[in-house]
Amino acid sequence: MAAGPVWVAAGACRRGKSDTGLAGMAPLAGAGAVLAGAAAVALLSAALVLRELPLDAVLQRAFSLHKAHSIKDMENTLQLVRNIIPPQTSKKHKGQDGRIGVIGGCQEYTGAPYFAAISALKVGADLSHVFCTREAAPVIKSYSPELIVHPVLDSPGAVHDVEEWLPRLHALVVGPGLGRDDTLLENVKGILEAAKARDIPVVIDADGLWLIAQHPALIQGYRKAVLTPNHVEFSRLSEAVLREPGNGSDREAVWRLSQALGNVTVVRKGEQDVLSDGEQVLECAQEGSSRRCGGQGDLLSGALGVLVHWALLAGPEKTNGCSPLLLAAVGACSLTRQCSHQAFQKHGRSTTTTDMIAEVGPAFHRLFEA
Ligand SMILES: NC(=O)C1=CN([C@@H]2O[C@H](COP(=O)(O)OP(=O)(O)OC[C@H]3O[C@@H](n4cnc5c(N)ncnc54)[C@H](O)[C@@H]3O)[C@@H](O)[C@H]2O)[C@@H](O)CC1
Ligand SMILES: Nc1ncnc2c1ncn2[C@@H]1O[C@H](COP(=O)(O)OP(=O)(O)OP(=O)(O)O)[C@@H](O)[C@H]1O
Ligand SMILES: [Mg+2]
Repeated sequence: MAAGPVWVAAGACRRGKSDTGLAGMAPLAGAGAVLAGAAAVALLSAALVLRELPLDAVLQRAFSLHKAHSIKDMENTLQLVRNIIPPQTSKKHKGQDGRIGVIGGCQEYTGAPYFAAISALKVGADLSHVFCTREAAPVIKSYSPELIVHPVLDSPGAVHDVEEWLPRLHALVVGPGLGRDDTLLENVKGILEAAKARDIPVVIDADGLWLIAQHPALIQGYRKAVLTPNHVEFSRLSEAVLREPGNGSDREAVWRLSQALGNVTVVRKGEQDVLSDGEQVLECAQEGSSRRCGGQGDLLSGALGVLVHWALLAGPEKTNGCSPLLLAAVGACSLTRQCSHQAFQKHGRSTTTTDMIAEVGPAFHRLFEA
């Protein structure tokens, strides 16, 4: 079995170690950035640390060093996520900042694909498509003219119909509101194969994860896949892949699942989000809210679709050697929790995901642009 996980401070993504044995990071530029970083630290808190040590030693060391390094690491995390955000210029054409496809939407669930698709647009994608069932399409279309909705997911030629669009898409978000109908799941299998054949990054969430739990080989070793399980979905995946219940709150469990899937990136959502690519383990403890309404994971998956595209586009010089998918996931997790935090401050117990989506712009600015 491979050596234990490398526990990486959220801001210390680079592989390799500084003299303290902690992964180092590119210093911030200038006082302004330090101030911004300090302000951002108030927003971002993440756990840290790491090097190649036995797990218990790493954990023990992490918490002893936590205070000393966390501020620096936080600043670096923020800077890394900022690095991957494409500048807005008059030189770009429509679509260049992202064309995202959401695969999901059925009779029971029409909100989830809407939440994911509109969140992608709100984060900064130029075009957002939803590929859903025929009967879900008019419902989702009625939610927003911003979305391009294709009523094809239950058609006889569903795979072909979606495949025709793949050359024009930068990333797929598979699963929000998909449901568990066998025919739909069979179609999604074909869509995933077609996406992999074109090296398109895929975020897999919700009932897409139900499919993966049945057929892990679908994404085995596909390092452009990110899974975003909640507590229940994590247990299902862990049971299916590792034959163990998978204590979702155990960071090693996330690392082990990622390893077992061939370094697919795993984001286990929860009180703290735990993220791993099978080599590094990151944690996002960005302050969110105590509101647990449905749809927040859909917001995360849509945001993640855009950030994955941007991170891959940015290249290693911008990501400082950190896994682009891990970095995108830190950004999406932080953003989702910040939206929840801001919306809860305004709406309290009555907060809905719609309220959170309204906060994407201000939260994004606060975290990544201020
Ligand atoms: N408005 C909508 O259209 C929504 C549709 N959704 C879709 O609904 C489908 C099923 O998603 P679910 O998340 O309900 O299904 P899951 O199978 O993931 O969860 C089943 C149930 O487990 C429970 N659960 C969740 N987190 C838990 C935790 N931390 N500890 C203990 N129990 C927990 C919840 O009651 C949940 O309904 C997905 O396709 C999803 O995208 C959801 O995203 C919510 C919003
Ligand atoms: N106990 C918690 N405290 C704070 N934030 C949490 C907690 N549990 C989950 N979150 C956050 O809520 C968001 C959604 O996580 P959740 O586990 O609800 O996903 P989900 O069940 O897939 O949501 P959805 O209803 O969209 O399917 C994530 O940003 C996650 O970090
Ligand atoms: Mg979900």
